[in-house]
Amino acid sequence: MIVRPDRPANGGESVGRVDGRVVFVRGAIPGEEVRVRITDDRRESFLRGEVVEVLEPSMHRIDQLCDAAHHGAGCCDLGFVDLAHARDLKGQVILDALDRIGGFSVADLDGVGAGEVVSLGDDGTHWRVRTRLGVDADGRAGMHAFHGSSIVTDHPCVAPESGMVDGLDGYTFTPGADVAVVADMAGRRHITEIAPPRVRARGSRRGARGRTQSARRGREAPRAHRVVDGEPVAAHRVGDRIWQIPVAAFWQAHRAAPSAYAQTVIDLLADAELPARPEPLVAWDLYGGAGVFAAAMLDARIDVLDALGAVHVVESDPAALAAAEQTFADDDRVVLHRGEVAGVAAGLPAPDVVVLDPPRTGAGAAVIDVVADADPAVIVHVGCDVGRFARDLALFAEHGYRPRAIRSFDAFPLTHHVEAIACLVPAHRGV
Ligand SMILES: C[S@@+](CC[C@H](N)C(=O)[O-])C[C@H]1O[C@@H](n2cnc3c(N)ncnc32)[C@H](O)[C@@H]1O
Repeated sequence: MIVRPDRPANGGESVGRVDGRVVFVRGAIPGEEVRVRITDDRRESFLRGEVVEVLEPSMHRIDQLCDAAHHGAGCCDLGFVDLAHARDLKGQVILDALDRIGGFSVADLDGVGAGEVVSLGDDGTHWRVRTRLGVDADGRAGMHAFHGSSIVTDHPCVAPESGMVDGLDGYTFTPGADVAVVADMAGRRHITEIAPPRVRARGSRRGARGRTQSARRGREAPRAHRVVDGEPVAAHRVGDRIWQIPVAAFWQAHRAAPSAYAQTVIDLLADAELPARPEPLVAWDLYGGAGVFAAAMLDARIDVLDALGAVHVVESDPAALAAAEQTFADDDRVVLHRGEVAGVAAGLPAPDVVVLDPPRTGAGAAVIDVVADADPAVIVHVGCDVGRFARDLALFAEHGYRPRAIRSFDAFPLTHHVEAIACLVPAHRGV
């Protein structure tokens, strides 16, 4: 069918209407006229499709910059849109999510800065210092295809730092494994193979639900790691501190992201008004990873944090906490807690400041109830999924916390992903 989408959707598609029916189109830019092949018509209310021909191109359309995406990989899904326009589209997606999912009105967001997405200083290519590849049946590493489970080899993605994925075809990996590739702060490459997830016997008598649970447990079970090149840990610098992060553990993908986010957290806190109290301040760094935000708060030279006495870092990954332990070995103001945020946070000393940086799934109601019940004077919420970010902000709003500032970063250029950081303050305190 022929469609002229008129707005961007969260997830990189563009949205149009044909005969009153909504159509999500992959590979189109709002405003273009495109011929679309329908790929999913299972629902009454909307269709999904992908562009097979551009009939009237947007002035923002460029040749796909990523060879892997050009050959079907799911990586750089907006690599055919000029960078500045892609940022505008992501800004629109954020505003749209805050309206539709978050329930925030234009007046709520006046002066908050929600729709502006800032570049992290790259040209869209070679910004990534950490990447995960899949391995095909012949033991060759490559990007996962957008459709199906195949692996796109011979066509590298344009996001990894220059040289980071060169020569990988000289290695034979274990079919079905993941391969973590990292460029450390000195540009050295480290490769760790993560063994394939354990697959349990098919055809069990436990029914579909039992099989789904069993498959999930297989995916979540610990997987063996094998160092293929370099070291098992890679050094990354933020400010004056250096972290030794396991190659297969979490670290922000964009070279400039940890410093930019840490600085943003501090800038947002610098404007906060904390009620004066005699005891030292308490901060929580939830989903803290190796403690980058904890360090930023401790190292910040801002009046608001002058009296910071303790930062409680809560994190479930022991590898990230081991890195944090090394970094904060001589600093007894940092208290590390291993466990799930929902369970651990309720037992922590009452905070003045909470920073939370959940994974893509968002924080959710249980965690937000705990945070809001602890009554911090300021919350900084970091989100890497626009929809979940908007939903979490709505949950905070139910507890009386309103966004005072939102900063967004093009931390995953050429893709639809975007990072947003909100500063929330309690309307119930009249701040
Ligand atoms: C987006 S990362 C943020 C890490 C850190 N703030 C940083 O910037 O490096 C989310 C972190 O939350 C951890 N995590 C995920 N679910 C968790 C949970 N339920 N409880 C505690 N930590 C969790 C992950 O291991 C990961 O380190």
